[in-house]
Amino acid sequence: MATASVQAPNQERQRTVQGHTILLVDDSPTQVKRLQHLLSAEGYRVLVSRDAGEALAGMDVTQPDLVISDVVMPGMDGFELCRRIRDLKEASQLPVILLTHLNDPTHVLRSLEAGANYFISKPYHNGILLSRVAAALRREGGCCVAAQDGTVSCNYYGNRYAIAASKSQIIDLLLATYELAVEKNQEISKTQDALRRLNEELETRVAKRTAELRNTISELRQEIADRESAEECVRRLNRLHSVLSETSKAVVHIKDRKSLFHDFCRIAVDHGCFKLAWVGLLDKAGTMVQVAAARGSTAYLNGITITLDQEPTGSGPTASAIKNGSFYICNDFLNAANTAPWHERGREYGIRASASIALQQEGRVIGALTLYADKKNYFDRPQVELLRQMGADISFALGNMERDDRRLAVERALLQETSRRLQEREQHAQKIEYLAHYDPVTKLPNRFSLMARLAHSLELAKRCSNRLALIFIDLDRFKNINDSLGHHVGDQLLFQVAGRLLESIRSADIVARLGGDEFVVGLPLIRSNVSAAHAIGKIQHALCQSYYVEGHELSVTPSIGISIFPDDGETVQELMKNADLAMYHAKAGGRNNFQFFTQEMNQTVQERLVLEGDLRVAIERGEFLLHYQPQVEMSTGRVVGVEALLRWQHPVHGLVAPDRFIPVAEETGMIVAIGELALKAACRQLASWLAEGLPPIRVSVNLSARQFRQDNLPAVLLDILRETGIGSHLLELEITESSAMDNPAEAILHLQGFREMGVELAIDDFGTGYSSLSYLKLFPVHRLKIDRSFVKDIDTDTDDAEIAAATIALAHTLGKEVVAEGVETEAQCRFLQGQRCDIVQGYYFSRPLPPEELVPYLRNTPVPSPLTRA
Ligand SMILES: Nc1nc2c(ncn2[C@@H]2O[C@H](COP(=O)(O)O[C@H]3[C@@H](O)[C@H](n4cnc5c(=O)[nH]c(N)nc54)O[C@@H]3COP(=O)(O)O)[C@@H](O)[C@H]2O)c(=O)[nH]1
Repeated sequence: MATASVQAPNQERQRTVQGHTILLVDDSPTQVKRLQHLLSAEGYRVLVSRDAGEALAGMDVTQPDLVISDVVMPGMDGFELCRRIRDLKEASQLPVILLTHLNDPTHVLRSLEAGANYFISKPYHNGILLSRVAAALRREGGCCVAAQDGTVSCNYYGNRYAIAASKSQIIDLLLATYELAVEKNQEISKTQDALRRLNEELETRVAKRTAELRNTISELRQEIADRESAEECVRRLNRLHSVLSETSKAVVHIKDRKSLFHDFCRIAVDHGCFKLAWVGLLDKAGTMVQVAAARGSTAYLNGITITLDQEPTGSGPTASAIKNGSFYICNDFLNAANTAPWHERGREYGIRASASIALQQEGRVIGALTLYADKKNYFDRPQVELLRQMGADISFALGNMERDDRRLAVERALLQETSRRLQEREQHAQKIEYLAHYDPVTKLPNRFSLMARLAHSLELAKRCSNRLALIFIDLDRFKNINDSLGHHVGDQLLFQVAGRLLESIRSADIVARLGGDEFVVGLPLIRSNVSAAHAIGKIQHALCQSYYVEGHELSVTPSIGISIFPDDGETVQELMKNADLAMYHAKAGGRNNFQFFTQEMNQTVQERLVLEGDLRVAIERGEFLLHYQPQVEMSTGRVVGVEALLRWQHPVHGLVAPDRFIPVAEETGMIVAIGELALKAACRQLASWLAEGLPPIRVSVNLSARQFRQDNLPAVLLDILRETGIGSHLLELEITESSAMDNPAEAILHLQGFREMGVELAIDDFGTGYSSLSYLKLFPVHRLKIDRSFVKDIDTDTDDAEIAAATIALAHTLGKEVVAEGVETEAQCRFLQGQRCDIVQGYYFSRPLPPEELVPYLRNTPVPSPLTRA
């Protein structure tokens, strides 16, 4: 076979499409559509005929350049059409391509027989079909051309083949090839059929499975819905139980209607999850429902009107429940006709269903409880049951409350009556009690009460070894006032006397009226008989002032008798009797005076009062003077100081020793003025000695406890130092150990202040008190003065000797000097010297001397022998 060159199919087609018309003959619209689309896209004009006869009849009109026809068609088939075209005069050369299925090899033979130019098996390849179309339009006899020498030249996709085989060989080969192709095609068809069947089966299965899945899904959906509904049901039931349990509790413990309604609404909303719950009560006229309590979306109720008339506002759920005395359920709130007046606000607040239950109190409908839910059809049977139960609970509680109220009212009335009677009885009893213990005229305790109180005070006095003074007071000539001005004036006078007595005494004291014009005052806790005398002085003074009663100026004087426990009696009766006796003595002695029960006591107290009076005068007149006792330094025998000791030059009694008047001055407070006088006098004296040319010595001045505590003492001291001009180091202040230890912390502060002024300090009477060592070391003093009671027997009593020795050692350890006072003998002096005592003072060296004698003493007296030897 000869080889032929073939042009590229695309270029080849390009040349042939211009102006060519192709007639498609096929009864299958699908095949036509596909081919038409393929050929039009290549630029061919495509005509279509569904029927071979019709195509043949219109051939002279359509004048196609090429016919492509299906083989199997109703009526005329493709072979017949091809045969008839070949019989046409003008179109006998018209190229015809037949499309056949590769399922029957006879189709090839019949195509050749009918004169078809090409046959193309279905399904065809687009490229092959277009290439055949182009070849047919160029009127080529296919890819094969018969040569002159009888061979066939075949141009197959650019390669030329020269085939010398005979036609029969070629047709045999064609048939063999076709058979093979048919066989393959049949296999493919079978495979396709099998595939289709499998596909169909698969589709059936998928459809079945899909249907099954759809069923399952819908079942699952149903199950979920069922479960959700069951869960919602459980939730609601739980809420119901919670509501019921809470309402039961509320019914038990709530005692008033307001709280009950509020609590039920609260429980419904908080535990029942209702949107809103409210209690409406009928007004007095029974025509309107008024909100009594609400919880939840309470704004829904703002300005709401619910009536019980025939108006639309009178036929809603609440009104209906009240009217029928039962309950009313509205499960479609927004669409129900009778809720029309509230549709708008219902929509605004998300209300979809409501339920109301009438509230009854002892069989009378008083209002309704209404609950709102945010779901349509919310109120099912259990909810309604809940509502009914809540209504029943409220009604039950209201009934109880009413009964309780009635019972309480009765009880209250009874209680009030009982309490009034009790009060009356108590007031009566108090009055009796008062009259039993108090005097109605003066309001003071009476005799009975007095005896009881005195017994108690006496008991305490005995237990604490205290004294107790009993003062009997009788008003002089009171009888005259009573007789002349009447009892009512006398009573008022007695009342005023009682007031003055109360003002004159301390709170712990006792005042009572015995009867008539007799009063008794009891003074527990008195320190001395003199203290009693002072109290009496105050009483006398108070009672002697004028009284004003009903326009009369009256004056009375008291006659007073005093008895003192333990001196004048051991019992209250004894003390009363003796005070009474003393009072008679006072009256007998000329009235307006007082008498102690015993004569000695009278004398002592009188003397004491005289002394106090004299002391006052002495301060005014300056009757005090100072004596000075030298203080000798043991190491040198030199007089290093003097102690200023106070004396009182009494105009009658001569020189009075301080022991006699200083305690009185202390008690009365006069010591402050006296002490200041002494301080000034001592400093002035020293200034005068210094001025006379005496060598500087220290002057010691005693400070009393009261003086030491005086806040202005530092200022007084500064004034004196400034006035006298003496160096502060030349002044020594002596405070007793007991006044330092009375309040050690305060004492330290005071001493510190003096020390800062440069004044020297000494603790006097050391050893007689109870100095705490811890405080002692904190006291900023320069010296300790061993009390003379320890010095007295220092050379004979080992205890005293040891105390003195220990005191000296202790003082030295603390960096302080020691002054021994009351040194009377050489032996005492030697002992103290042996113990390294720093300074000595006593009669052995000199008695306290008046200032004029001290100067010669200082100038002329030799150093005593023990000290010279030292
Ligand atoms: N607050 C004030 N108290 C003062 C003042 N002046 C004195 N007093 C206190 O009075 C108490 C008695 O004093 P007085 O009678 O003067 O006795 C003093 C000495 O005379 C006495 N003394 C001195 N040496 C001896 C002696 O050898 N033997 C002996 N039997 N007595 C002697 O001791 C008194 C001094 O005591 P004291 O003050 O403790 O150093 C007396 O407690 C004075 O404190 C005053 O101005 N203010």
